[in-house]
Amino acid sequence: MTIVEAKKITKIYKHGKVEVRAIDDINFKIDRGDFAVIAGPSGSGKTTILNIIGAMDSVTQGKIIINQQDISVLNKDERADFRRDKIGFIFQSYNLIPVLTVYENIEFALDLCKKHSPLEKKDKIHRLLRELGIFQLKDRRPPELSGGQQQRVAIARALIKDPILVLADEPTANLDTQTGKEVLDLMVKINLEKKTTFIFSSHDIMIIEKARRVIKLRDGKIEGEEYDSKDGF
Ligand SMILES: Nc1ncnc2c1ncn2[C@@H]1O[C@H](COP(=O)(O)OP(=O)(O)OP(=O)(O)O)[C@@H](O)[C@H]1O
Repeated sequence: MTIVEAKKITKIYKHGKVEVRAIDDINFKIDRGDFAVIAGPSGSGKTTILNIIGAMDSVTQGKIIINQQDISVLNKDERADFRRDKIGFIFQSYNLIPVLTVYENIEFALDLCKKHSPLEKKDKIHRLLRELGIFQLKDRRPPELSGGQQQRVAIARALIKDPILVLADEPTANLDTQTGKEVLDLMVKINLEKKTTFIFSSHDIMIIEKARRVIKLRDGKIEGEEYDSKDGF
C-alpha cells in the first residue's frame, strides 16, 4: 500500500529574479513499511524532497499525497499540525534540547501532540527507552552523551508519537563508521519489528545498501530507481 505519492512535483526557490529549480517535475511512490533512501550528489534535491514529504516546505507545482491526504493544499498552519502529529524527524545533528534530560526530551515531543495521563506517559516512554536499549540513559542530558547515544535518543523522540512515517536527513553523517552502523542496524530492526516506514536522505553507501527502495536524484530529476521486493535484509 502506498504511503507517499509524489505526482509531477516541482519546487522552485526564488532569490529576487533568480530561480532555482530544486526539484523538476518528478513522480515517485513509497510504500507503507518501506526502508527508502533518496540518494544523489550534493545539491541534487534530497533535502528539498524530504522537507516536502515532511510538510516543512510546499511544492511549487504538483501534488504530494501522504497516507491518502493531499498535503499540497494545506496552508502553513495546517502543515505545522500535520507535521507535528504525523511525522517523526531524525536529523544529522540530533537537535536534542541540551538542558532537558533524555526522558524530558522525549516527554516534550509527546506532550506536543498527544495528551496522556502521567502514568500512561511514563509507561510509554520507559517501554520505548528499553526497546531502544537506552533506558539507563534516561536521567542524563545530551551533552553527557556520545553522538551514537544522542542519535538513539533522537530516534526515540521521533517514534514516541507513533508517526505514520519517519524522515531521516543524513542520520549517520556525524557518526564514525562503527557507530553509524549500529544506529542504522537499530533503525533496520525497528523497521522490521514495528513496520515503521523510514525515508532517508543520504549518500552513505551503508544506508543505500540496506535500503529496500533507492530513488536516485541528479539535478532535481530522478535518474534511476531500484526496488528490492524481498522482505527483510
Ligand atoms: N531555501 C533555499 N533557497 C534557495 N535555494 C535553495 C534552498 N534550499 C535548497 N536550495 C537549492 O536547491 C537545490 C537542491 O538543494 P538540496 O538541499 O535539496 O540538495 P541536497 O541534495 O539535499 O544537497 P546536500 O547533499 O548538499 O544537502 C540546490 O541548488 C540548492 O542550492
